[in-house]
Amino acid sequence: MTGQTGLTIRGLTLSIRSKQGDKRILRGIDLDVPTGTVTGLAGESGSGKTMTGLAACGLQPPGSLMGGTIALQGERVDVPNLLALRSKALNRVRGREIAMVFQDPTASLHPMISIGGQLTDHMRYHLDLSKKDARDRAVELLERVKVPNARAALDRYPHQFSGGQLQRVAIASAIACDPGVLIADEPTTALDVTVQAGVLRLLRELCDDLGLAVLLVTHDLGVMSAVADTIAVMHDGEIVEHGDRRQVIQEPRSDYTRSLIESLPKTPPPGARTDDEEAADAR
Ligand SMILES: Nc1ncnc2c1ncn2[C@@H]1O[C@H](COP(=O)(O)OP(=O)(O)OP(=O)(O)O)[C@@H](O)[C@H]1O
Repeated sequence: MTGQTGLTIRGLTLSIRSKQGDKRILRGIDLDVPTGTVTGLAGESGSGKTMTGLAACGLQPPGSLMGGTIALQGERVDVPNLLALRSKALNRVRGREIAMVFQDPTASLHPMISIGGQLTDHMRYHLDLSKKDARDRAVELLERVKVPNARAALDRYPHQFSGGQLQRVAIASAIACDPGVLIADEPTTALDVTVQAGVLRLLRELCDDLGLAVLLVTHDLGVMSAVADTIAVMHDGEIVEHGDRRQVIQEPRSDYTRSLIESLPKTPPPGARTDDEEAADAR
């Protein structure tokens, strides 16, 4: 046991074998994603953020050589190292104890299966629910993620929803089996700016209400500053800094973080909290 619930990554290395030789992608990642917090993982394109998130779900590309440990601890789960699980055990954990939301919600949902079909299949597989109970829970989930007309939405297909609504459906599907850990990889990047803030707020609410350990992967430090409790900054397969959101944004310790912040646009990010809200929080 690591002594904390959530996701604990230690010394994670990942190389990809190819004809040209081994390419080192992750160079020894240490990262804590405690229950009830949003941990942001920031960094420029190619720094290894997505690969860290995928590895945490056991979804690394074929040919990956990995080292280190990925531990998962919660009320009903104690996995000292996900990397040591065989595929059957890994399948039981994935989708049940740890779930992922991707940038493009259409990639997580089958275009030809109704929303109800997708949500209930998933729950019946992992939770062994009857068809009716799974359907009732699917309605509750859609209400929880604020999809309007939840019961009617079950009979609709992905193309009948807007991008923002569809990302909410994908989030409902991710939390359907009550996982302890949620990995959200650029969950708002593909969405219209007008709906980004709502989706970020939803992730924050779910983290607080359900006690989720959320790893929020994004290249956008502005998005991070709106919702994350702590921010880890990645550069070239390593974490160069991890601290409280305020410290990382306002008093970065690494030169790399400072350069990322300097490249931020000066307009407030979607869902950013105002100075008044921050001050009220601090009181
Ligand atoms: N399937 C793969 N095979 C080989 N190399 C890969 C594969 N997927 C990603 N990489 C490489 O791994 C490195 C890290 O990629 P990763 O997608 O984790 O970066 P990222 O920080 O998430 O960037 P982005 O924000 O662009 O997604 C990059 O050099 C990328 O080219």
